Amino acid sequence: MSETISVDLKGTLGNFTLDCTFHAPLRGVIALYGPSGCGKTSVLRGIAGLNRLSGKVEIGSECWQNETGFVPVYKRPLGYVFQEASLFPHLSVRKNLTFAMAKGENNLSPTFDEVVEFLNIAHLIDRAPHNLSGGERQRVAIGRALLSHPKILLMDEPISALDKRSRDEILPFLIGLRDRLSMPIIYITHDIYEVERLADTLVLMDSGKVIASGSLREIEANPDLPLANTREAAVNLDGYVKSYNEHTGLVEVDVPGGTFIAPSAPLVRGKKMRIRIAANDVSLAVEKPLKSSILNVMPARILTMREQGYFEVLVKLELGDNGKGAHFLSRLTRHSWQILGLREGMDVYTQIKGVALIDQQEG
Ligand SMILES: Nc1ncnc2c1ncn2[C@@H]1O[C@H](COP(=O)(O)OP(=O)(O)OP(=O)(O)O)[C@@H](O)[C@H]1O
Repeated sequence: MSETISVDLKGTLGNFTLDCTFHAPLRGVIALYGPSGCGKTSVLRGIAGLNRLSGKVEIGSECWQNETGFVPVYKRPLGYVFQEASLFPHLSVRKNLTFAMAKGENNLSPTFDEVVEFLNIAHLIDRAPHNLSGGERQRVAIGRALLSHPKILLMDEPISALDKRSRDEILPFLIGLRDRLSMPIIYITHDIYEVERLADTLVLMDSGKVIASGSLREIEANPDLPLANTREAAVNLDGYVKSYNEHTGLVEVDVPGGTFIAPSAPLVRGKKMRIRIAANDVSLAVEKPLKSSILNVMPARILTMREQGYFEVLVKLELGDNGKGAHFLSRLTRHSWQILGLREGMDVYTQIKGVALIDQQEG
């Protein structure tokens, strides 16, 4: 069975031209990310069959449309979650959920009780939608989408209309959907914070086109893409807890090519964690710094350098010395690059001033 999603959709909407092609593994969160008006919603609606665009949509072994056929929206096994939860106002939470329940089972889909427990909505079950907070309404909307036994969830900025507190409350549920329920999700956002927490695959869009797609870490570490050219440029690496030291309060997290150390609450060995390394927090040294308060000092190789304006350079690095390590970025002054005699292919030491740990549900 094919484990990929292939999208190749073309069309015009008013004056807007869409020409969107990407392929991605059919697992985890595939984030469609790009500025407002670049065509994200149009693509998602095209995948659902809500917008009739020409081209191909294949979800694993199922073909939803191609040159010769078009499966109508109601026959596509998908759950759609909109920016604003669209619940039936006259029905209780329970009835909103049961209304959507599909007959039969598919092995990805959780049961009613599992959905209620997972989304922590048991205490809301007899309420009317207008008595719920925005975050609670959105959790019910996600529950409703899950109970239709979808093969995939399509989410259009599901938390962007919520306040920060509700957003932070709902993000762990979305991480849980991805990790605990193994439900593939195509997720639209224009917020890099959500991308960093949720995405496994990133599809970058601009002006109706896909400008790059691939794993989150590959796309973030590519100095030629627009993400790397922002002040917030960072790379998120997935790793596992190697050890936790309760005397120092420090956790060690293994990623390909190295082990990062960071202060943390206690964590169990083997837990999946994501590590965020901001380009601005990575400095380089040609010799191993012997005494430093910086916890993470690691060997790495310079892969490429790109000039950024006149005074700065962006350096792509590979962690470790076996050629198989994770890639990440460092932003330096051009002055430092020159004075240290740095060059592509050179082995250096990286000093990483701070790493952020992003909790992942699994493990
Ligand atoms: N039915 C339509 N008729 C005419 N123009 C449309 C239609 N649907 C979308 N558009 C236009 O297509 C462009 C892309 O819109 P779309 O909603 O897909 O972008 P988006 O990236 O999802 O934006 P946002 O992040 O602001 O929601 C916009 O210029 C929009 O005005």
